[in-house]
Amino acid sequence: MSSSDGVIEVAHLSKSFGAVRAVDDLTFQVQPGRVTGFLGPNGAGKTTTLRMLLGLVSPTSGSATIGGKPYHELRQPMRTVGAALEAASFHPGRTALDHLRVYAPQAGVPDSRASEVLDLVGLSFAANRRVGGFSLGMRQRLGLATTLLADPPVLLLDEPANGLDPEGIRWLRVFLRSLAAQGRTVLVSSHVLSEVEQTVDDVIIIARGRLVHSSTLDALARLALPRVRVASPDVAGLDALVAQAGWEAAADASSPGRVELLGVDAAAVGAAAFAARVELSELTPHDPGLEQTFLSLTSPAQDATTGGAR
Ligand SMILES: Nc1ncnc2c1ncn2[C@@H]1O[C@H](COP(=O)(O)OP(=O)(O)OP(=O)(O)O)[C@@H](O)[C@H]1O
Repeated sequence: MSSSDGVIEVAHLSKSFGAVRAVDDLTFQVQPGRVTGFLGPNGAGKTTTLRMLLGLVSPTSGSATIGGKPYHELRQPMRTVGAALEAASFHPGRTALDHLRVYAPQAGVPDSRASEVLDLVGLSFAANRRVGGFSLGMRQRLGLATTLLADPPVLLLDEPANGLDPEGIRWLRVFLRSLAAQGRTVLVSSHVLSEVEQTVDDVIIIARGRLVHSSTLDALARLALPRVRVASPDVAGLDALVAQAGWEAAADASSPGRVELLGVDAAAVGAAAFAARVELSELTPHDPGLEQTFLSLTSPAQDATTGGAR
């Protein structure tokens, strides 16, 4: 395997459906060995992007490749990428095992692989039950089992946590992390950050078809740290205070006599300023939290691309 084999690359990808620009000049990369969250509100363009990666929808412009190739040029597609799109439909009269056996020849694997993958997703107990009677969570697991038939290095999962109960979500988290730990590329879409926040290493956030943020989860979490905005007429005094206390200032929000401090408590700043006899003209705490940060990144008011830090 070459190092680019599991890399997903989307470059200047756009798709219009009539007047609707579903995906708009989208560029990002997804790396192997990591779980990447593909996030955005309803209608942001996540499913359309995944469908373009899978060759189910043709781009208006730009490219979407897996291991350097568009889907239709992959020599063994099912051995390269496993995909579970949201609207996975199963023949209701088939048992779980039969469903997988139908796909086994396409995946180029023996029938015996069907029970192996059912076991992997914890669905062996329902192997001989008809899919028509499955809960949404059981369907999700069966969809996941289908993606794993040919043991592909790349997985594209559209809203895999949808319909899972808290125990199921916990199970999914451990399972996806183990797939990434085996060196696979795992791309998971969701419209809620909190659903995947404990699962993902990296985040790609889109809104209205455009990229609004791409970074590690840690870098996103830093944007969400509590902040205190501090201003003083005593510019030198404020600088000395910040330096002496060792507080970290947000690089993007500082100007002479004005600073935004990361991860500190407003009361502690007030006390230190008082002790150092530095007059303050502003002391405003702000604690956005991760979910709020996500919401403000994807809100219509916010259209600038941020991040890119790794
Ligand atoms: N086949 C289609 N024909 C017309 N419009 C479409 C089609 N597919 C998607 N769209 C539109 O493109 C936009 C993006 O839709 P998409 O399903 O990709 O978003 P999404 O991020 O996956 O949303 P959700 O979280 O609701 O699944 C929406 O405005 C949608 O109505």
